[in-house]
Amino acid sequence: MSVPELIRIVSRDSPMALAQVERVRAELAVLHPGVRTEVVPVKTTGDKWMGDLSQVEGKGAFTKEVDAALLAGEADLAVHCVKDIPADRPLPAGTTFAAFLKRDDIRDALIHPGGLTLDELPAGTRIGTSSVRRVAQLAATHPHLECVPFRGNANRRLEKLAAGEADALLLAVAGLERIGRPDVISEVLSPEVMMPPIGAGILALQCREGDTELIDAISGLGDPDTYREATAERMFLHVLQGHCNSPIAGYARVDRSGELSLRACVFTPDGKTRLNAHEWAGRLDPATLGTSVAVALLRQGAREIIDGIPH
Ligand SMILES: NCc1[nH]cc(CCC(=O)O)c1CC(=O)O
Repeated sequence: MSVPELIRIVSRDSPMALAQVERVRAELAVLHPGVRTEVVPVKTTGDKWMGDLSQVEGKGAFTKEVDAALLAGEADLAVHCVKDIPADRPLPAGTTFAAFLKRDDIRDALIHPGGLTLDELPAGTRIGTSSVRRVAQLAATHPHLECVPFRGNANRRLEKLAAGEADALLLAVAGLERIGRPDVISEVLSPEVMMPPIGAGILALQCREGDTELIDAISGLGDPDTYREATAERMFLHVLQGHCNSPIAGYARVDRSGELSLRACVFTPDGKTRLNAHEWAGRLDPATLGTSVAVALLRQGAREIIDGIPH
């Protein structure tokens, strides 16, 4: 197999995103010793705009500029958190997923400077999060806690926490591990307590469709189980046509026997209504499982909940 002499890797320029690129470079070096790689850092709208993301085209806010660099030929390979890639629309024309890396931890973590757990936090504790998914679930299970809008990359949020702008944070375990800060975690929340977002913990490698030499060269970085989980989850979100303000959560899992399942929820923003669905693929392919779970939630009224939220 021929390998491109140089692979330019484009990504957001946050510390977490650049740490993700270093993981890709390290895995590429093992797969193809001697391959030359360069980093093309870009600042995205989501990195620049600290207001409500629904005012700047939602989740595409973390991917648009990265995709543009790929399509303009300024880079050859884009690294995205699948969680940040809009699923209510196809990938930008002319690009494709070349691989999904082995999935990291999908759970959220509580960061409390005093080391308290979620259940130990006193009434009125200010939780810094702008995630409608996190706010809706906390409203349902811990209504005595107060969510305060909080934006910025993980490092910036930790700085703002230290500056007293909130009393605690919710952040992804995967993100904290990538920036080398698992030390700040006071509790890892089980998916039963805090259902993760679609695509949690998954890194996607995206290329130009015609770049077959590169696609072949990096396909070996892909993890088959993560591909099945990502495919089921993204189809689920696509069928629901969720958006950045949709309180949607869920995760697919390939168990030890190779069986694929998908568990998902849709909440009202106040957390008072929660629709649930959990199905196994059996002989179905991952995309069909994702579709089936989305239809199960639509039958329970998910459309009215999602469409009732401005975006
Ligand atoms: N744009 C925020 C973002 N995108 C992906 C992750 C976490 C890592 C992942 O799920 O891959 C995070 C940080 C967070 O939610 O705490």
